Amino acid sequence: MKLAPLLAPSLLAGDHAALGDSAEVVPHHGLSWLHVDIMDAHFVPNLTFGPEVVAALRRRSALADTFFDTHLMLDEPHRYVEAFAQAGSSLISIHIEPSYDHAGTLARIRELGCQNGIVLNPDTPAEAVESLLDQVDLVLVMTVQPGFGGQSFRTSMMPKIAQLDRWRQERGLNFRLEVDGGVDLTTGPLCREAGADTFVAGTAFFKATDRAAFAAAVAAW
Ligand SMILES: O=C(CO)[C@H](O)[C@H](O)COP(=O)(O)O
Repeated sequence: MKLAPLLAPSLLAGDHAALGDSAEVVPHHGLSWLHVDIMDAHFVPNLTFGPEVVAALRRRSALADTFFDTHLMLDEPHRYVEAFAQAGSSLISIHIEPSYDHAGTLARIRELGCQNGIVLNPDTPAEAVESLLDQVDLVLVMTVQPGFGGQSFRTSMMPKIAQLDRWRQERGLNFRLEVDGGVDLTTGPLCREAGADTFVAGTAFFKATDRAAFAAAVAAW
């Protein structure tokens, strides 16, 4: 069964001097997911938010029901999953590329009461996460090299998305298949066609002249 399309606006493209107000745009538009990018200046060449920021957002009453989709771009994510779970993350996704106990960390995220996700950089093949697919709630395919918003979408990621979707169907799995990076009204439908159901959009959503129209368009994919 094909999951309904879900839009997850990326806070990275919001106003960093008013993060709470930017995050509240999500429930304001009737959306449920907020994508929060956590960068450590090691795994990616940029720095963003720590768990205190996530906790402060979570304390906002308007965000009480918002699903915090927390993407850890960290060299040592296993050291931080407790902190982000305690901060109020709903889902914590970790990258496959660094060396640590991936399966153990995914299991720990669930023990902490969160959903878990595994993430692949553009150069990482689908096979790298194949053995973990029955242990995850979400697979995130990066459609840009992670680190910065506003980059050009990589169409070359479509076969990888299609392969993950094929395995999902063949094995009767029900993880969400998310894409992130350069997703807009032109590139998003290509991802949908390939099998994605969850769409992170930073620039295309926050800089849209009509955010409601953007959200409505994604809901119709
Ligand atoms: O993970 C990310 C960057 O590493 C961001 O979520 C992504 O870049 C979204 O931004 P945009 O939609 O502007 O490409």
